[in-house]
Amino acid sequence: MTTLPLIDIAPLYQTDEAGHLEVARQIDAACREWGFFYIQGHSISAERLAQLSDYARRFFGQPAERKLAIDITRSAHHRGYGAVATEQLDPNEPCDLKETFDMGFHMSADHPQVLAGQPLRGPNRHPDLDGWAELMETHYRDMHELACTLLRAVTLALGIERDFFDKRFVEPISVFRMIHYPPRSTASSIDQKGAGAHTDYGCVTLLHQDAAGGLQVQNVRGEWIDAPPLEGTFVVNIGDMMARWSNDRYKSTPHRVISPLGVDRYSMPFFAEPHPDTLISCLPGCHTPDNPPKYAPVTASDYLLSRFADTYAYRRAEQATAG
Ligand SMILES: O=C(O)CCC(=O)C(=O)O
Ligand SMILES: [Fe+2]
Repeated sequence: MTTLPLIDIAPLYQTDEAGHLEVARQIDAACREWGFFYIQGHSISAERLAQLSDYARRFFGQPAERKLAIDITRSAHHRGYGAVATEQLDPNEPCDLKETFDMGFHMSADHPQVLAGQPLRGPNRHPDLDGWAELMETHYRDMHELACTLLRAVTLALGIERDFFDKRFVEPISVFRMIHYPPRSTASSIDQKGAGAHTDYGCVTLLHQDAAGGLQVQNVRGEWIDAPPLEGTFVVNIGDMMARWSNDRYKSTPHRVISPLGVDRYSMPFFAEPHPDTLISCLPGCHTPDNPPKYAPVTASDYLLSRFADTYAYRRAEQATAG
């Protein structure tokens, strides 16, 4: 059991407008109160998720040198494999006890934006596993569609044009990530977090977690509550860009992962983030004279790059050299 809301989004796939409005109302309430909720009735099949889990085990189960063939710290546009200790989500804690695979919107090496050296643009770097690239590219598109379906409901709640986010999520900088959390089993790792306390950077995150458990969410009283695995659901949470866009009407809530003892944990977040040039500035219905905009407008790519630099030691060093 959990106290986080569980929302059935199946009506968003029907034409009945009242159904859309009711789901929008529930999403709005969950985003204001928690910034976190579960969804069921979505479009991603159990078969797909099982297939992805199988590939995740195969990929992370390989020897380090195979995985490091696509080392993310050697990627200018942030794609590939991140070994344990690449990331430090909470600067006051040791590095996160996890390894990752990151992919994004694929742009070939000869695409004008890639040739122009635009940040975060470039080809995906897939491991050399049969069927992997096709599965991941298909899943990325399907997760993008799911995010757009949810964001369309959000427009109803916020009273903005229905295609507001569709227009801005063209050629997005969304990231699909696979994560493996090794068990906290040795004395040296007993207090190490799988993922330190953090908020997500993007608009909205859709997370599939396996049955191991360990995700925790901070409530308004600052207490950590469990967000346990619920079969067939995604955990959805608001990220900082959406908090900025909505002038904090929607909360970007701190969360963390306590790796289970003795078992591996696998999770797959999709971080939905718009086109890099999108200006994130306070939405029309989200400010009044008594509640003026709290955040200066910023482009999605500038915002994301500044947050990456805080999280990845290797990118901090790069920025210092470049700057
Ligand atoms: O693995 C999880 O359950 C959560 C991961 C997470 O919060 C993140 O990668 O931002
Ligand atoms: Fe997160």
